[in-house]
Amino acid sequence: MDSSLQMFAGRRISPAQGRGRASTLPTLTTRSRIPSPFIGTSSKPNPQPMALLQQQFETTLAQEEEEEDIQINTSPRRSLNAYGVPSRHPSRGNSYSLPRHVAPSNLNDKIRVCVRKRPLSKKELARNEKDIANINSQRTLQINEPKTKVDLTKYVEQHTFVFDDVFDADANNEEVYRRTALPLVEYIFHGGKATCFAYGQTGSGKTFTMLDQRHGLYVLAARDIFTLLQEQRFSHLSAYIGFYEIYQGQLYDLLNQRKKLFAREDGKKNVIIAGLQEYTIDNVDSLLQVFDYGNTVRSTGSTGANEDSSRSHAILQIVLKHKNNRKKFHGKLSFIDLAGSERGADRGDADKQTRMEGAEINKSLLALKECIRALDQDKRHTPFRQSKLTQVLKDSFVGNSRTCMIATISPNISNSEHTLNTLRYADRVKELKSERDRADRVAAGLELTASELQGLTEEQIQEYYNQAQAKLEAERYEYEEGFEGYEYDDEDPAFDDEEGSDFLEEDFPSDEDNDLFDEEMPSDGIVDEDFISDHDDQSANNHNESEIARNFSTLSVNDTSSSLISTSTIASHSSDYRNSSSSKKPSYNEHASSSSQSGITHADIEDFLKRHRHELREVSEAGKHETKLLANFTLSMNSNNDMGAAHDDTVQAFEKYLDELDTQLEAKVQIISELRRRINQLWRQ
Ligand SMILES: Nc1ncnc2c1ncn2[C@@H]1O[C@H](COP(=O)(O)OP(=O)(O)OP(=O)(O)O)[C@@H](O)[C@H]1O
Repeated sequence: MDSSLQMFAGRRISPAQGRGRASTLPTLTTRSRIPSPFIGTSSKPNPQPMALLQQQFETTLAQEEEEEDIQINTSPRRSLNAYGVPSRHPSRGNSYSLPRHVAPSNLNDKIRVCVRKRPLSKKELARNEKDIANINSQRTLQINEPKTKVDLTKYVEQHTFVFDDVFDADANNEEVYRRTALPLVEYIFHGGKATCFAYGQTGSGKTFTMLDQRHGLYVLAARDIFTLLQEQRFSHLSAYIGFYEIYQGQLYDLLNQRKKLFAREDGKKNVIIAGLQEYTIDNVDSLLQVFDYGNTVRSTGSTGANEDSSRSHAILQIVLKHKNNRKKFHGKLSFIDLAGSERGADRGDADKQTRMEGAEINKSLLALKECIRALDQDKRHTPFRQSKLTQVLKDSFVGNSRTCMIATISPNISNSEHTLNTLRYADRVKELKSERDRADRVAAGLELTASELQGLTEEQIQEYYNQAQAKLEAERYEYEEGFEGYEYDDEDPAFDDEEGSDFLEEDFPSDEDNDLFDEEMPSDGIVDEDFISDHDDQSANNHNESEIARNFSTLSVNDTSSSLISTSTIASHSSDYRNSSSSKKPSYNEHASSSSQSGITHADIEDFLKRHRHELREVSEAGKHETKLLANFTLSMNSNNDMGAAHDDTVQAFEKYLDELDTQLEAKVQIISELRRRINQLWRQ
């Protein structure tokens, strides 16, 4: 690694040096060489380092009772969601404690998940609101959620989380920057693409962290980028700044009068924001001017629809390009101020427009999570096309890329539900990140065996893993050192017609699509708990209907939790059904005669029919998407219709078409497989 960049690299190797402990760590030698800088992660799960630590420390519960008359709930059970359904991960919502000291995380991880707590606001202080978020260490925090039992006894449920970094209310943006965006700055000079985004409810500090006009992370990053660009070795590069927003699935240029933009992918898989006005900037003052201008446009958009900035995602991108060839792209850093993560309904907005905005935001945030998770698991299919947000960020997630997520939280009691939702979202992202890290170590022969783990303290284990990660990272750098930059085809004639042949536009082409949000369930195969609860709020009069939707959604949530259902799961469901049907599927008469003993009630049948009706609607929505997909592709074929070999862009479009088709089919198969599972269950009753 370049020594002059080392100053930016932060602390890589373990902090245990100098603590005077005799080292009993296994020697850190690679048992087999890593085949490529980005290693597959298909290995079988072993005990996770963090899970192991959790187990070790389960017994060292440190209860901090805030009020004498409040009982602490310490029963080690899974927490329940709003519907009384246990959360999917026992590590969340638990009441056992985690270590107060966890060794610092690796700043060079491919995906980092950090949390930042803001201070109580003046209003909250005036209302005498309690701070329920305790930062226990550099990496752990605990939320003390006030609860009331049925008998009105009050108690506190403790939720403990571990992240790569946790920043307390008194941490300033410089501190946050050093452990979040700074490693990304270093990385883009090595030719990588990086994304730093803030996620959290409205008012939790996303903009303050990311896009504050004086000391937001983008300003601090730009300062370092401009300093590095003045060095001789980077004199061939310039920084190009673009600023745009995603509102209701459309891109608008904030530096060019909210001109509508289109996201495209060139032949080399770079995402091009066609028409985006980019400014060559080499100092922070100019950047601030440009950014101020963009912000004004954002808050007073000509459509008048976007008065509330938190209803859109704002993206500031800094692209390093070669001075003598603007098409030669070196690295890209995107800062994203995501729209507020809470539901539209919670803001007291009930009109259709606001609900659609909320649904769109939910959809994009879910898609973002799904993509990060799919990437972490090296899934064959990454669902980038499920939202405009993930479409435009696609090239920041694949290949040589890094991502840092900063979950921002409000510390006051009245926001505890949102805070927990934010932390659970972040936890899901992080959970898979640690699986990936472990898989990388396994592939490199650096994972500790069970016998090696025995007798080590948690600090020693963490120290070993930090060193292992640093070693892996060093190997990745070796690979990237010779990087010359990418050439990208922003003038590809295939994309000349801005409005016409934009294949990425299919997801949000018309109002018709937005109407899909009025349906009971999202039609894209993703089930959004918030979305469902929104709906449930509305259909409170029809208890049965919402109950059924809820039950169905719970099932679907479980199925989709680790991304789209895998073919092997589907196959096993199908064969389950076939086996059971061929071996001993009772005849109608048999069934009728035994129905009194079968346990099937009238309510079961009604329940089944309602769910089936719902599933049919879902399948038919997927069918509509398919039809539109086919029509779009056919149109694009007609404009390129010679009889010889297909043009590259046609083949590329065809591949995209297949990719999207695959997504729709997977959604349908998932629904059908669930239906079959229930039929099977009924036969067995
Ligand atoms: N870490 C912090 N320290 C001090 N003040 C903060 C901090 N974080 C946020 N604030 C203040 O809290 C308020 C809300 O923050 P901010 O506007 O960044 O929230 P947001 O999450 O971006 O909201 P929205 O989604 O509505 O845009 C602002 O007044 C901001 O200055």
